[in-house]
Amino acid sequence: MINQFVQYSGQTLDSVPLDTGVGKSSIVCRFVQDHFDHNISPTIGASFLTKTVPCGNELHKFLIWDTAGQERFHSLAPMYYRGSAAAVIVYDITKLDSFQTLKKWVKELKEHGPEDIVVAIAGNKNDLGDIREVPMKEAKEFAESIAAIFIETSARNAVNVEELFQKISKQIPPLENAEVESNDSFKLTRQPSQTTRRCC
Ligand SMILES: Nc1nc2c(ncn2[C@@H]2O[C@H](COP(=O)(O)OP(=O)(O)OP(=O)(O)O)[C@@H](O)[C@H]2O)c(=O)[nH]1
Repeated sequence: MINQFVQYSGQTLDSVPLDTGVGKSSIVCRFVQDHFDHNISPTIGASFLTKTVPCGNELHKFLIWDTAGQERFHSLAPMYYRGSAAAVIVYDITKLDSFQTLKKWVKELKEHGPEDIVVAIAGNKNDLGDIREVPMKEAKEFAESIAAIFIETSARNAVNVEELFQKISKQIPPLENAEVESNDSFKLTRQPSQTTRRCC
């Protein structure tokens, strides 16, 4: 059995501070390839990656859109989250601004995203705890207030990245009508046309 998941990961909205570099692509790279690149380039448009992981007697297939954090790409975001089962919203624990931006994303998803979308909040760069600006307690309480998954991660040190996706897969029901023909196949219901691959 295969479950299909589409993840969306994003930052940056109009009228909020620009927040690229929180580590969205690094989290995806760590998850898909178990690799970390100190000199990773900013995402242009979006990247699409997949990973299938065993989960008990099942195989869970993640279809991941890694979207750009730069403001000029914000208008593309709905193309990705509208067809998604889950959204991973990443902030940088060393940047309070990025946590404020996250709240704007939550608002946008509630207003314009799929009704039943699973929201996961990832506080990345927790290897930099000595320069932390966002207390874990505050972020956790916010996540609880919106019934979101919460976890702190370090893409650099491979901390809690697998766990993040495991938590998500547990919350997404199987796609009963999925058009799955074999363990290697998958189908997206919505595929945005503007895609740029990088990393992984
Ligand atoms: N210390 C530390 N640095 C990280 C971590 N994750 C990412 N970085 C660094 O943060 C920078 C930005 O990482 P990206 O993964 O490109 O961030 P992004 O959110 O995808 O950025 P955009 O593509 O511009 O939206 C890079 O220099 C990474 O090496 C982490 O867990 N710890």
